[in-house]
Amino acid sequence: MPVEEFVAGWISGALGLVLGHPFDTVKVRLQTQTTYRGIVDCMVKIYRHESLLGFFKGMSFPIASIAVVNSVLFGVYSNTLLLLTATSHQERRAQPPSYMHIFLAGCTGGFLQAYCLAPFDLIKVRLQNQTEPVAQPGSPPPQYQGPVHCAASIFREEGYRGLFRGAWALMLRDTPTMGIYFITYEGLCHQYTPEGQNPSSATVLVAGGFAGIASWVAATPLDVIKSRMQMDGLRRRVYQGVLDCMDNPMSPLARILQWLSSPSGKAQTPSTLQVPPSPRGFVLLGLLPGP
Ligand SMILES: CN(C)C(=N)NCCC[C@H](N)C(=O)O
Repeated sequence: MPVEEFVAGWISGALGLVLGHPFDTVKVRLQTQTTYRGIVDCMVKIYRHESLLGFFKGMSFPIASIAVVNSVLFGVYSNTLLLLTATSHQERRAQPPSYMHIFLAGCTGGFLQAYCLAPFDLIKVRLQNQTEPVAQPGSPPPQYQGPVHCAASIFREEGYRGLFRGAWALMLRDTPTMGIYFITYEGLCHQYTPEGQNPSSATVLVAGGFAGIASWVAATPLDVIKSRMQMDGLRRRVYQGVLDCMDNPMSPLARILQWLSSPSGKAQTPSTLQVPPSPRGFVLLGLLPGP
């Protein structure tokens, strides 16, 4: 990839991040904290207690890493397509790859991108969740005094693996949804571009926008799990893993699994059913170690 493309990608990615970060902060707070009644309440409270700067907490590491993370995504996507279809980037206009190949290449890009993104995303989420006003003289300092301090604290307290907390949920989120992203993008570009020509800037813009919407609609449930797991373990561990975090003890699935894993093997009526705090009935599936 030429240096100019890398720098252009960095600048455009960083610009998108600055515009989107305030909304991302509200999203992360609503996903992980129970004090807000909704989007507007959350925005008002952040503004009142933390000023405008509160919306931009945790933004520096994503800006610093966006170029590398995007290079991994697009580099892996392009090279996987090359492997699957044996056509170079230039040849692809004349011989478009199948949607199955585009999906598989997108999934591979999303999977590897998530691995690079995981530590940066963890630090972002931890900093976004600090509700202390930014730089108030006299007030107690927040737990993390910046991204480097946050990374060092996690490493000291939880080791190298601590920096990858929530990484599985992130990979589960990004693997299929980046496949969805590329399929939507390529499909729309193909639909609105005359045969043999390159898509216009307007087509690229609209296709990118719709691809982003489609992929985020699919990504949001696992995004909630990811954020909760990233915030887990600050004081004590609540979740044993992705499935445990997804599991709602009152859901029909949890009740069936609890019934299956009850020691006597006997059915319990729903009214007497006690769902243990952890690992909540997934033992029999062999997905988590037993208690
Ligand atoms: C549709 N999906 C899941 C994605 N576009 N994934 C990559 C997002 C990376 C971004 N900094 C974020 O986590 O917000």
